Amino acid sequence: MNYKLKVTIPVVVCGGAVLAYYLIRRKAAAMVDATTLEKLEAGFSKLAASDSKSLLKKYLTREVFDALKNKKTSFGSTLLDCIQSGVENLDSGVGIYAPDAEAYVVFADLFDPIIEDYHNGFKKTDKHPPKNWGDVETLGNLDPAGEFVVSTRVRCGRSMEGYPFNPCLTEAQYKEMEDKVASTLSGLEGELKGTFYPLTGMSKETQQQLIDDHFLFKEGDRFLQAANACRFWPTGRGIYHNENKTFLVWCNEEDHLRLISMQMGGDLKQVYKRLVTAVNDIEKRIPFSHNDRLGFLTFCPTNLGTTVRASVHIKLPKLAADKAKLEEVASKYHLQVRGTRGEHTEAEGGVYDISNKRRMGLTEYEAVKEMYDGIAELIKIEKSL
Ligand SMILES: Nc1ncnc2c1ncn2[C@@H]1O[C@H](COP(=O)(O)OP(=O)(O)OP(=O)(O)O)[C@@H](O)[C@H]1O
Ligand SMILES: NC(=[NH2+])NCCC[C@H](N)C(=O)O
Repeated sequence: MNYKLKVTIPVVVCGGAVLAYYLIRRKAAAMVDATTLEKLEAGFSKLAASDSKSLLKKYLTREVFDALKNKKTSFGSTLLDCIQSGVENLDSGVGIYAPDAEAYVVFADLFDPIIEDYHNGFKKTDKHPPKNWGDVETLGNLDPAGEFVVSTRVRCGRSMEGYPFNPCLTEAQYKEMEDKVASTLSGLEGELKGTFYPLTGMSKETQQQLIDDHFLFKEGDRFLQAANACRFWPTGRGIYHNENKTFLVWCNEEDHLRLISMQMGGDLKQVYKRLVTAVNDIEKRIPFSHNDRLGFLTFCPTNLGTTVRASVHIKLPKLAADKAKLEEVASKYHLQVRGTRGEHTEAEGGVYDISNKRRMGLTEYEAVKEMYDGIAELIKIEKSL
């Protein structure tokens, strides 16, 4: 054997072994581990045997399950991370969250039909329109006489570029994000000027008062908990509000940011105008995650696109005498009915939270207008009864 061969063979063999080792490691990193697969199978069986009415159950067929069970995002998120909330909470309406933005692509076979069902036929080939707040001056007061509407609120969600969603965030990232949000918001002026209050260190009484007054998110949401979205709580969570509590920002609850404008009565124009001013300002200071097809990115697929939920707290005693009838009429106008304390709660004192249901495939203005027009119809019906 000549010298060249003698050297080349071990190098090739050794190089091959290194390559093989590297490929096996890559495969292992890309593969879903046995424990996760077992949990996935158990979850699938539990869901299949249940009478859950969730969109997750409706669209997680055996075929879709098998096609997705071995996939992972580059953050290491699996199908289990997406579906565990809906598996644990069989009373979910939707039952699925995206642990990171890439999940919307990797697990598209499941997300796409759910998105289409929830957002009134937004197909996988559809593209969400560009942001358009429209002409805010064209909205009015829904109930100038103050007979029906108790209060009005419009919120949107935003994710900060460069950070994954809750289940993938580290404690250090939570702190960093809270610092960024607090310092950015401290630059707001005029009507929006306010203070950031971290949840860490807030007294239980203050927290409960803010929740009871509908200003702050609740604690211990079982849907979010099961989705692994409440790690390191209360670290990184907090609320900013102006003096009158008409402009509020939630930090790191379900989404990185929730921007909220609200006030008593039915003056939607004023509420919406305030939100638009605030978002336009904050957007210049914090870069937000946006996708060409899905619009603004959020943790829950129900909030993608405009992320806008415009709601009223409203009393419609005649129409609501039959709750099923109220739901039926509301859904005719693409509206969603919730209880007084929000999602998954019951109405107290006849006060319902009624809002636009879909947030994708239409502009911000159209989403708000959907609520405006629908509520005007519901009030008309109530008056006629
Ligand atoms: N029009 C409104 N007037 C006063 N409070 C409202 C109004 N709409 C919603 N709220 C209050 O906002 C709080 C949050 O409600 P909820 O969690 O249902 O909705 P959200 O903040 O839009 O987020 P999500 O849809 O993710 O749950 C609750 O206290 C609820 O009562
Ligand atoms: N806050 C939300 N993302 N709401 C929509 C869905 C909430 C919950 N996961 C369910 O399916 O019922």
